[in-house]
Amino acid sequence: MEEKTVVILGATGSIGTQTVDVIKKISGFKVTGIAFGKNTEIAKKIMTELSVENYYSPTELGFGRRFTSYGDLVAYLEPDIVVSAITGFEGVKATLASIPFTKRLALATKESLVCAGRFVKNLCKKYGVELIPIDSEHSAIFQIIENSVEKIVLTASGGAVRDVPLEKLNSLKAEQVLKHPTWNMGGRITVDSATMVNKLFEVIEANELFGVPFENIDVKINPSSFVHGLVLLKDGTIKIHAGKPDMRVPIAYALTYPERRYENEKPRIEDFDLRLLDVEKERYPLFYFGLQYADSLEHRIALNAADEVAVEKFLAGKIDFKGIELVVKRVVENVDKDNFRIDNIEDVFFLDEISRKKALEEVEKIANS
Ligand SMILES: NC(=O)C1=CN([C@@H]2O[C@H](COP(=O)(O)OP(=O)(O)OC[C@H]3O[C@@H](n4cnc5c(N)ncnc54)[C@H](OP(=O)(O)O)[C@@H]3O)[C@@H](O)[C@H]2O)C=CC1
Ligand SMILES: CC(=O)[C@@H](O)[C@H](O)COP(=O)(O)O
Ligand SMILES: [Mn+2]
Repeated sequence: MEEKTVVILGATGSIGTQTVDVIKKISGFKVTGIAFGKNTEIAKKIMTELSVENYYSPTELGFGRRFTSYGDLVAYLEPDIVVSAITGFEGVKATLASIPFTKRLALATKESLVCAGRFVKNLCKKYGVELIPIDSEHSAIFQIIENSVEKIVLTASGGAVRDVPLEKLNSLKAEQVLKHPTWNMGGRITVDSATMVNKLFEVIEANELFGVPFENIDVKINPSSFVHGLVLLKDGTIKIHAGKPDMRVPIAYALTYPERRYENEKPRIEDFDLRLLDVEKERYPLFYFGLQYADSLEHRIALNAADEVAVEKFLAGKIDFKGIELVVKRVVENVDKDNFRIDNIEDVFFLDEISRKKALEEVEKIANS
């Protein structure tokens, strides 16, 4: 069987390195290029171990062939698969730049669908590119969905704050919020799991991927993250996708689909935790705040930008946990949808930029108050 070529965008991150793990374990895939940021040691290790010549990074490695952009790297290599796993709006840019030059987009960067869903889908349609989700809940729904859907349920762990007394939430610091109860992930998404902005993004991602109306997308907390998603059909059938939380499984599925070739340890059915709990309004205000704007692309772009800036400043110790909520709400409520509509991708980039500037101003006000 001919090997499928793969470019990993974000190769040095949590998803990227687990993609490398998977490709080492299952035959039939050859990594021909990677993109990364500043983790040169991890990049060098990957390129040496997998004999990868080509890379894009803002950082010079001193060996291999460096390309000047994501687009140039992917256009030159024309891989069968692009694994898109760069965080934040940078990941949106990388995703959009890569689509015209590949056959399958294995998408982890959910910000792409939050900030540019219709543009990503139009590009995939124009170039005949398969869009396969890596995000664990969306991989789950992708594997079990069929016609006659009544509703879908995405699960959440509740993040690091799920058991913290409400009165202690606001003053939480980074090290406490980074202790995710069930997954080991990058910084931003781990904080987003604690505020449940991640789950807000995932509701939007599910709407973009599967076309299920927002009112038919529920979210429940499954404390063990065993249950990844459920589909309720019109005949009353409930289909559940579950398994031990391990991102290598959805990554492998996005690579091998429609086959299932990855093998993993088998959990004991008795260990399954099937509890589905409600999402507390008081504990996760940003989740409910953001849901109001889920169908407004302008507000989604501003929310992602504000959250990205606020989380970065929270992790740097400049604002406390409550500060994230304040920054996001002030920026999003400032969006003037009547006078600014997204017509093209340049508008997306522009709104992201001005939203970041506003978020930085709000961070300064909060930090100095
Ligand atoms: N981790 C997980 O389990 C899951 C992640 N996702 C999504 O996947 C994406 C990646 O998440 P995760 O792997 O956790 O993130 P990480 O922070 O672990 O990794 C981010 C990757 O992006 C690279 N990167 C960051 N900025 C730049 C830049 N300016 N130019 C080039 N590369 C850059 C980093 O490079 P470097 O480190 O070298 O600077 C790194 O390789 C996110 O959108 C997240 O929401 C979705 C579901 C689960
Ligand atoms: C592993 C994965 O898919 C993450 O998006 C995960 O869902 C984050 O954890 P939460 O469910 O707590 O947001
Ligand atoms: Mn997820």
